[in-house]
Amino acid sequence: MITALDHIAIAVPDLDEAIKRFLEDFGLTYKGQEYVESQKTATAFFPLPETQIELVASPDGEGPIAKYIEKKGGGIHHLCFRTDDIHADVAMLKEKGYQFLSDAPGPGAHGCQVIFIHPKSCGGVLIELSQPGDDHH
Ligand SMILES: CC[C@@H](C(=O)O)C(=O)SCCNC(=O)CCNC(=O)[C@H](O)C(C)(C)COP(=O)(O)OP(=O)(O)OC[C@H]1O[C@@H](n2cnc3c(N)ncnc32)[C@H](O)[C@@H]1OP(=O)(O)O
Ligand SMILES: [Co+2]
Repeated sequence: MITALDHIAIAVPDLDEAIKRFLEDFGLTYKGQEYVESQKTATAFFPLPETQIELVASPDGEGPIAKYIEKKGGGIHHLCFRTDDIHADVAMLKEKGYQFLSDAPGPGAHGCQVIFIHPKSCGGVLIELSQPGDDHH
């Protein structure tokens, strides 16, 4: 079951500059950075009541964010729904015809298991499903 809008991700060419903007200009609370090797993506999270803004960058110029930045320069990249049973939701959505970008969920930020639906099968929006790990608070 989908339980929350977990985050909205913005692809940024310069992570430190974008962190400064949300921290200093907008005064948001900064939760910290994490590099997710499996996605070749650096993340920075800013929790807001009920959801978070996730900055995603490509420090090595590799992975999906590098291609997105190259083409678009940056922008709103994906929406992420939190789920309490990712395997059941993937099966349910596959049954309805949604095309997933991998066969099974893999590691995301904060020890979550994540999987993506292709934007072509979802009205042009990249959707991530994320199930928190056991150590999530
Ligand atoms: C850090 C962990 C995790 C977390 O815990 O939160 C993350 O958030 S990881 C974030 C980075 N990881 C991903 O995005 C993984 C899933 N994405 C992909 O596999 C690819 O980016 C993609 C969606 C399959 C696109 O890759 P590719 O096909 O190689 O790129 P193209 O540029 O050729 O795009 C094809 C087509 O899709 C459109 N597109 C691409 N990105 C997006 C997007 N973010 N939102 C909407 N649409 C997108 C693109 O415009 C192309 O369309 P056409 O031009 O009409 O063909
Ligand atoms: Co994400």
